[in-house]
Amino acid sequence: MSNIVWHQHAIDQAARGAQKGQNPVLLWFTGLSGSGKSTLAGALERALFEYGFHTYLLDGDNVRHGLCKDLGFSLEDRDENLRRVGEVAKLMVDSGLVVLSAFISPTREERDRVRALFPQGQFVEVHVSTPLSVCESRDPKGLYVKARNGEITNFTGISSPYEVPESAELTIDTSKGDLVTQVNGLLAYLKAIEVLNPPRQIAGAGI
Ligand SMILES: Nc1ncnc2c1ncn2[C@@H]1O[C@H](COP(=O)(O)OS(=O)(=O)O)[C@@H](OP(=O)(O)O)[C@H]1O
Ligand SMILES: Nc1ncnc2c1ncn2[C@@H]1O[C@H](COP(=O)(O)OP(=O)(O)O)[C@@H](O)[C@H]1O
Repeated sequence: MSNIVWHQHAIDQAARGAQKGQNPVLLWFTGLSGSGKSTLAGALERALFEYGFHTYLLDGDNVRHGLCKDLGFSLEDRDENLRRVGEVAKLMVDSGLVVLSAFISPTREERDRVRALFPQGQFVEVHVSTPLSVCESRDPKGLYVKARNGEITNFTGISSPYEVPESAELTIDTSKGDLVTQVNGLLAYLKAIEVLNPPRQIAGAGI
């Protein structure tokens, strides 16, 4: 590493964001399998996209088909999965995007390591706090049944730990309320932290 020198480019993050009329940010959705991370992040991205934001959604299931296809679900592999995703998200934020990510990200240390890559305020942790009992009753992929049967080992919440965030910026339990209200709450938060820059009204968007 000692022979590698950081190259400062002429076009920086602020210039890339300004060109897109937004302040780049990373919205990090964390929670149990089946808690609603992908659904919430997907619905928020759709809303943001329709209102003209430049966005990208990184999703655990998808990233594990390519960038992280060599990794499993041991604690070491999850660490490496999230290290790579954090670095990719940083590059995307640097390119001026509003980035959303949906990963279980089960430990505080892993999430705080990603947070530390960003300046204060640019990493927004969204804890999707839907209780395990609800996630297990939803079981959209049949994974909880397999985990209970012992067909899947190291399954988060059953045979592998999930550490509840202690200082997430936002907490959403998808077993309460409806998706539209939850997305509007997220949009209101983005308005409050001035992601849209310069601020402007978009009819019907609540921002
Ligand atoms: N053992 C085990 N534990 C947890 N999850 C499992 C496991 N095996 C497969 N899956 C499926 O993988 C998805 C989670 O991948 P992530 O990359 O988000 O996990 S992690 O952040 O590295 O812990 C997760 O997707 P979501 O249900 O969308 O969370 C599962 O579908
Ligand atoms: N906001 C929500 N309100 C009600 N049910 C939801 C909501 N989000 C997700 N669900 C239900 O939970 C299931 C799992 O959601 P998903 O987004 O795939 O979770 P995750 O990405 O955390 O595994 C979905 O199939 C859907 O039935």
